Amino acid sequence: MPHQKKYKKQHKDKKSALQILRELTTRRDKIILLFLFIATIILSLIETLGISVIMPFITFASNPEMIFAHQSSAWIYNTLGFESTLHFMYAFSGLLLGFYVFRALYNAAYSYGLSRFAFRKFHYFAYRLFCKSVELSYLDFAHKKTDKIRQTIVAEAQNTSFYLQNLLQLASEFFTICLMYALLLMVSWKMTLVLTLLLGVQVLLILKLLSRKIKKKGEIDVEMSAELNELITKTFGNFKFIKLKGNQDEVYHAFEKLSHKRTNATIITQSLLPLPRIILETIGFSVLIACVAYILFQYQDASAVIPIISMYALALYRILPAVTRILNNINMMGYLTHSVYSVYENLTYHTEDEYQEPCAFVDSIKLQNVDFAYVSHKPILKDFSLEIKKGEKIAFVGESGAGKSTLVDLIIGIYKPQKGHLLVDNVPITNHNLRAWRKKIGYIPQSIYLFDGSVAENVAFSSNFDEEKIKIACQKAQILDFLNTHNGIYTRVGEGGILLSGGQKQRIGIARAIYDDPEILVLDEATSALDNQTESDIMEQIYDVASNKTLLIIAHRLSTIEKCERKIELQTNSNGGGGNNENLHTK
Ligand SMILES: Nc1ncnc2c1ncn2[C@@H]1O[C@H](COP(=O)(O)OP(=O)(O)OP(=O)(O)O)[C@@H](O)[C@H]1O
Repeated sequence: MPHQKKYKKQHKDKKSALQILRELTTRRDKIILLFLFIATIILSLIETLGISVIMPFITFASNPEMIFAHQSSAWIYNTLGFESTLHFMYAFSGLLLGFYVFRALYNAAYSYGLSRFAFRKFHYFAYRLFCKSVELSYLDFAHKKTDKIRQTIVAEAQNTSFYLQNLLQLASEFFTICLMYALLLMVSWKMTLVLTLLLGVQVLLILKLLSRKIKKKGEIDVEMSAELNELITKTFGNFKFIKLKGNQDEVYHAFEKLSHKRTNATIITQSLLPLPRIILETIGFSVLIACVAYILFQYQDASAVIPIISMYALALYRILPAVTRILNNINMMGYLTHSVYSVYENLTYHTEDEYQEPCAFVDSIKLQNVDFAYVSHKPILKDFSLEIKKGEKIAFVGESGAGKSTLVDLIIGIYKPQKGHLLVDNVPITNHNLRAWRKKIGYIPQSIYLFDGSVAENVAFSSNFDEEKIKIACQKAQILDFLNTHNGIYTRVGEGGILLSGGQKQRIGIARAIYDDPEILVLDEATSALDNQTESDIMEQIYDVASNKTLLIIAHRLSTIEKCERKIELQTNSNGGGGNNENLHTK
């Protein structure tokens, strides 16, 4: 959230939600919006016509002579040469039926068009947000909350499309009001002026008093939803721990507090949303009644002004709901503004493009005078150089926090040197060949995240896999025998690998890393969860698998790395970070 606030401080003054939407919509979207707007105008006309033709129909049906009393109906009667008023009424009925069928079809098509546009935009925003999140550098990703990312992709992208929907509805209502106003102005401009003043003052007051509050509640809603998501992830991620600690009450309380705050915001918004209608109707009709009462009191006879007043009552009856809906749209848009900013902020977050240029590795990997720090005044590596020959087996050792993982992450292209270079066969690794470089690496981390699916899907990290290759990888990782006592490579692992032991999970992680037969194998404390015997068996296999590969191992247990040709020791410096050239020991 602080990030969000910072963004708003920096950008809110510069760009309105509408300007942001203009940027987020493509040229094609704008053309569709124009068509939808025209369709909206036609809809307003059809709706107005739909209401106004009922009156003459009933009048003519109850009193056919009225057909001749009206100039237009008399003209139609004569021009089309009807033989009797009954024939005229048959034709009128048929026409009216046809019109109402057309109206229904138009309405259905219109709402399909509107939904299609809004939800296609939702799909587009969600998809782009998802891609953008995957494009984040690991450093940026590590500083973001995944629950917030999830909420933006799922909920805020949808809110942004709702914002667009509200905008279109607002345009439609605005047009309806314009039609009504044109009619009223033709009847009496003085009365229309009075009505406009009355309505205008009320609308301004409502917007000033209510809209700001609703907007604020929208912000609370988004904020609380993100925090609730975070709490749910935290709780279920630490399920065992919470049971053991017995602090369920604390979790219940935290949930209750957040949910309560969100619910309160929703209750207030939902109660405030219909308020403009109630206020407008009450004041509008009170003024009308007061006018009639005043005229009666003043002149004892209101018959002269009654027709005009009735006309205004009818107009109020039609205009007020439209004004109310406009106010609702404006308030709803205020409520959703926060999401528009959030979507924009995430979509325009700087990420670097990566390309598919190839990368050859036949000779060596070099780190050349590299600097790297997470926090500027605490360097992890300073002027650091290292050369790794192809096929070398290297161990990285040192105290916890010395920077072993950071160093390996720099070598495998997860982080970029802030100064200096990563060279492969003396060719610098840049955004152009980074992808090809990373593809050469099989990585086994400290903790393996398994998703709820089969072992095969987890090993291949996809639902398209080569069964034979999976079996070979599982065999090499010494997990195949265990799997064969269950459902083979189709054994389910459960969410996060909950159905497996720590050691079994780790072995699936190893199988995953060697599945694509990578040129470089990286183990970051990969066997720390295994018992000594299994670890030694697996390491035996790994050295075997890696006999023609480059092997980089981070390990605390010396037995794990005894077969490495080189050991690089990183020492913690006074800044908390590790190795520079002075305290780097190659043994
Ligand atoms: N994303 C990050 N942002 C900020 N600081 C970080 C980040 N990742 C690691 N650090 C810090 O950098 C230092 C080096 O961390 P690193 O994980 O490289 O150490 P390590 O030697 O691999 O430790 P261990 O053996 O415990 O895994 C630590 O002080 C750590 O707190």
